[in-house]
Amino acid sequence: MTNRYAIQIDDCQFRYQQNSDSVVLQIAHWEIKKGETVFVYGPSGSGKSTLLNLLAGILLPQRGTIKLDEVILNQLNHRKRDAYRAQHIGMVFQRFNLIPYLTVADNIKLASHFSKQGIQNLQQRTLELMNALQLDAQILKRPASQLSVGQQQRVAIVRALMNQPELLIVDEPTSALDSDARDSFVDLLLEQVKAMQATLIFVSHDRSLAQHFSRQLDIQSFVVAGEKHAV
Ligand SMILES: Nc1ncnc2c1ncn2[C@@H]1O[C@H](COP(=O)(O)OP(=O)(O)OP(=O)(O)O)[C@@H](O)[C@H]1O
Repeated sequence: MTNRYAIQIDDCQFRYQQNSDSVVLQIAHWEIKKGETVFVYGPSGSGKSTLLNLLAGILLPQRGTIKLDEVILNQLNHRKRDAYRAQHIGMVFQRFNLIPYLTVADNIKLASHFSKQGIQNLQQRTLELMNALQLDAQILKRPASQLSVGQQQRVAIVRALMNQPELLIVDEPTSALDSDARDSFVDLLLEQVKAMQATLIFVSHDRSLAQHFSRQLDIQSFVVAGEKHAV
């Protein structure tokens, strides 16, 4: 029987320095079903990006398990974790998603470069996704640095979706957009996630976006009682 969960975290503890007393995240149990869309919120410095990096296998917990579908990510070696990430996870960060001097087309091609099989029908898929995210195909030839912030963020989503990831991790991509642009960005993103039956973990400070998602997570429920973070 296939696993119905995209994410299962158990007894997990993370601190940045091995010997430090300061536990950033403590997660007794958290599970997310496949196809859920999760809105993660919490004050600055409360551990949202840390959670995303743990889910991507970029950071490793000192204790516990982070299981994605059938795989315990933190028990894979470095090379296997990198390969797993390239093949199963799409990521969009707050900034620095695109290489500014490369064209949009070349930035998107990078996704296939990191994938094991390469992407079949690269060109067709690029155009379909660009169309779905309301990007004009004309911009494919332009360097990424010449796009608006909103266009760059949508290109970053196109690139993250190229490999048809089961899990999409998105960190505060809308902060530079006005509220109408934010809503339409999130709508377009959610349409694509649904079409691919992917699971989405989306971090934002903007609580007004939360209504679009199937589930919300207050990251402070993962913060050890008594730990204080700057707001
Ligand atoms: N590389 C690091 N080394 C040591 N401590 C770190 C490191 N990165 C983050 N921290 C600390 O871990 C805590 C959680 O940081 P994190 O970046 O996950 O917060 P966040 O909720 O994503 O914040 P923001 O909303 O401002 O992006 C903070 O106290 C931060 O200072």
